[in-house]
Amino acid sequence: MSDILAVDGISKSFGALKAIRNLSFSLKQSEVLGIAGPNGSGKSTLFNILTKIPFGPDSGEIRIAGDVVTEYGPRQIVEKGLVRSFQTETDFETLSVIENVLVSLPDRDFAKGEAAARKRAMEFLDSFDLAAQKDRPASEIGVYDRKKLMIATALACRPKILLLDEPAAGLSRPEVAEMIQLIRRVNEDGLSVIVIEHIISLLVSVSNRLIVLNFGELLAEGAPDDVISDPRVIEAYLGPAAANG
Ligand SMILES: Nc1ncnc2c1ncn2[C@@H]1O[C@H](COP(=O)(O)OP(=O)(O)OP(=O)(O)O)[C@@H](O)[C@H]1O
Repeated sequence: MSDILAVDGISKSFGALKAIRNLSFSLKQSEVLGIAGPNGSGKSTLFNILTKIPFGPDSGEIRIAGDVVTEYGPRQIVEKGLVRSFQTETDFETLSVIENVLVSLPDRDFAKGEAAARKRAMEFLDSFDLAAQKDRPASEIGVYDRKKLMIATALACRPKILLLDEPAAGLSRPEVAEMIQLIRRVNEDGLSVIVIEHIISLLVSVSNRLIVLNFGELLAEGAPDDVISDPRVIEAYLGPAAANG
């Protein structure tokens, strides 16, 4: 399988803090790549760098489907097919649920008029069981529904690569189980996915491969079961005593 995304030796500093250090990894077409790592290890910074919101890397190279996109701006990155969801709800609170999807649809969906675009938006809402709430302000729907709305709006951009930043944060246990099914479903049609998550059971359930960051560096990479039992990973999360015990 070919690489849809290749990250080659990227670094990012904030003053003296090296948030990402010489990081390289790749994402294959149709793959789900999980990213774990303790708080502050650089996971969200990595997504910021990839989407260029609000900054790119200080050094290193990023390629999407073989094309170098390191100097691209945020809009060009979306046009290239890389779209993210955020850790906290970042839908437009005052807009209705359907309006949130409408503002994410590409211009081509409006070529046949507003009615056709609304029909398209409803298809996205239907597939996430949000159709019944289409006219409610986004701020008034439940936490899990807002997470689903964020993913629906990301998919409305028709990505080739979907970045999910802690999609299960704040969800109940049954909702986490549903989110696992939902991630599997969006990947079924061949969409490549990178998911950051602290809930390791979710990462193990959905990921083909797992990487762990620590202090901005790649600490471990491989099959999820192997990575979570790696003593270096256990030490990074729980300290040296846990790794030795
Ligand atoms: N815009 C910024 N300015 C200064 N420092 C930043 C900025 N963004 C992130 N950092 C710092 O970079 C480091 C990595 O942060 P980041 O948010 O990427 O970690 P994370 O792995 O996503 O953490 P968490 O799991 O808590 O979300 C942290 O020390 C953080 O304080």
